[in-house]
Amino acid sequence: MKKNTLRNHLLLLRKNIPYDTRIALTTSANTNLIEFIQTKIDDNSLKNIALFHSFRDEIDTSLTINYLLEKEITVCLPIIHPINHTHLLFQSFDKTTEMVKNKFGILEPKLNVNQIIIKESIDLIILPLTGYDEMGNRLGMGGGFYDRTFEHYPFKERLIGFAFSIQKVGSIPAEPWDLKIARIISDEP
Ligand SMILES: Nc1nc2c(c(=O)[nH]1)N(C=O)[C@@H](CNc1ccc(C(=O)N[C@@H](CCC(=O)O)C(=O)O)cc1)CN2
Ligand SMILES: Nc1ncnc2c1ncn2[C@@H]1O[C@H](COP(=O)(O)OP(=O)(O)OP(=O)(O)O)[C@@H](O)[C@H]1O
Repeated sequence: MKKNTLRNHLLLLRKNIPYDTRIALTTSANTNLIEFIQTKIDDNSLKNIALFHSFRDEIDTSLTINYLLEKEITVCLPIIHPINHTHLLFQSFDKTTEMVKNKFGILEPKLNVNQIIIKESIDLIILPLTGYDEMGNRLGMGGGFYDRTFEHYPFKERLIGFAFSIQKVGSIPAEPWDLKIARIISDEP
């Protein structure tokens, strides 16, 4: 199946999750993500974690974001690079951060150079996705933002996908530039 066809199919599948099921799956997935993060906190190696501010029918990350803020771990959110428009920057976020809509209508922290966190200093990067497979291939929104931003990233083991398990497919047609994720966290145990 072509990438765009597969993406549209998976977006529709995600959109059609009934409300009650969505709540249950979101709770399980966030619990799994928090447990995963806890195993890393125990060895004291976590300071900065990048998440994403969910939009449309993406799995809601706010339970995990709130947990991290309570634990005083720095939450970093992606912003579309103000100069290099095809790349992402990451900026710290808390309850006081002023948010603005980017060109896709996704809320992102208002640019503040003092709050930019360089990607090499981020200990875990939680990526949004529309589809994934067991080989670690990821299908995003089609913008190539994560692909480009992490193309030469030396710490690929820090890249973790976060999604509903219904977004899993047998295989994602991978192209040369596609970024692989080290693992996926979903509602499945
Ligand atoms: N929550 C969240 N934030 C994120 C991402 C994401 O996937 N999720 N991104 C991950 O990279 C970046 C934004 N990437 C995006 C790429 C395309 C579309 C989008 O809606 N595209 C249109 C079609 C393209 C167009 O506008 O011409 C569409 O699907 O209707 C949205 C976000 C940065 N922030
Ligand atoms: N490293 C790169 N260098 C140049 N172009 C790239 C690179 N990565 C991706 N692209 C371009 O970006 C476009 C979108 O790629 P793709 O459909 O794989 O995005 P995606 O992984 O779904 O999106 P995202 O990472 O934003 O969630 C492709 O047309 C591709 O040409």
